[in-house]
Amino acid sequence: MNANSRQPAPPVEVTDLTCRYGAYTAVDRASFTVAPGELFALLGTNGAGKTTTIETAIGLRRPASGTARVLGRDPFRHRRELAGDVAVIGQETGFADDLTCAETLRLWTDLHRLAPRLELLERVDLAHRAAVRVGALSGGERRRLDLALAVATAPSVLFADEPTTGLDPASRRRTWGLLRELTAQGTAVVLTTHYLDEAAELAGHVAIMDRGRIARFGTVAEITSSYEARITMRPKPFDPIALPALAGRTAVDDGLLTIRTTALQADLHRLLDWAAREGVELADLKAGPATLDEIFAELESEPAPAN
Ligand SMILES: Nc1ncnc2c1ncn2[C@@H]1O[C@H](COP(=O)(O)OP(=O)(O)OP(=O)(O)O)[C@@H](O)[C@H]1O
Repeated sequence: MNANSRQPAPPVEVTDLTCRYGAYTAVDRASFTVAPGELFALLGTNGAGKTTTIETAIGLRRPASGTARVLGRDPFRHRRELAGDVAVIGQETGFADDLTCAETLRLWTDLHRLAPRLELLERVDLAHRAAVRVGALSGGERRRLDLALAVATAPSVLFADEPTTGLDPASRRRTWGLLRELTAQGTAVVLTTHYLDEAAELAGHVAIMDRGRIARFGTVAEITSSYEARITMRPKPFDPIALPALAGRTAVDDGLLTIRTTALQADLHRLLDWAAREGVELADLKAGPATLDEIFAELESEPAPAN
């Protein structure tokens, strides 16, 4: 027997996926695989194609070409069969709008023959909304209820479309804790997010989508280290001529000095030595890897790739 034939299919396998709305290509030959217990993050600017990718992977759309496989099956053809193993945050879950949050959670655990888990409402900051109808929830509250339902059943695969958008920092951290709990139990998670810190905190691998394509793939550290780091400050007093020799490129805009460098530590050292020596105050000093906004801006400034 071929050893490969005993390998279970990956929870999520997207290969050369292309999706179109009419003549418009929203996803262009995207490929990625997610292993059990892995959290994979899809990042990208607005309209990059993240939601379309997720909607195709959960079987709401048929690809124009390429494939999406979930637990080895075609999600468009086998959506019903997959429903028990796949949870989704951020889409209509099909629950009645007139059930309360507590009733929905109880019905969900009953359907799965599980003990009631009403404490989960507290863990997603919905304890105070337990008696409120699902139809009256905000988008963010709705996503948190979806998360509570997912945690209750620990599905094989979870698709989470922007689960933390609009949450305050404490709620975001609690959501991260629950997502980590799921991956620790073996759930494969595909997460879309606008936050690089969220991807850095949670994801093994990250794909940055730009105009339908996966433009960058790797760990967050791999991706950010392929861009120049930034040092910004407002030196007081400031005489650009007096700056020490630096490895990076300097630019000044309205008194803000920006240095883009591949030698962050060495350049920072030189600047701090210079400031101490010359008695210069480095107001608003910031130093670190490129931010997601900066990476997006650089990607967007690249010409559209040829077909
Ligand atoms: N039903 C539709 N009909 C036509 N075009 C659509 C449709 N849905 C999405 N699009 C377009 O396809 C592209 C990809 O959209 P998609 O929602 O997948 O992006 P996204 O990365 O999820 O964006 P966001 O971060 O804003 O949610 C966008 O240009 C969008 O305008």
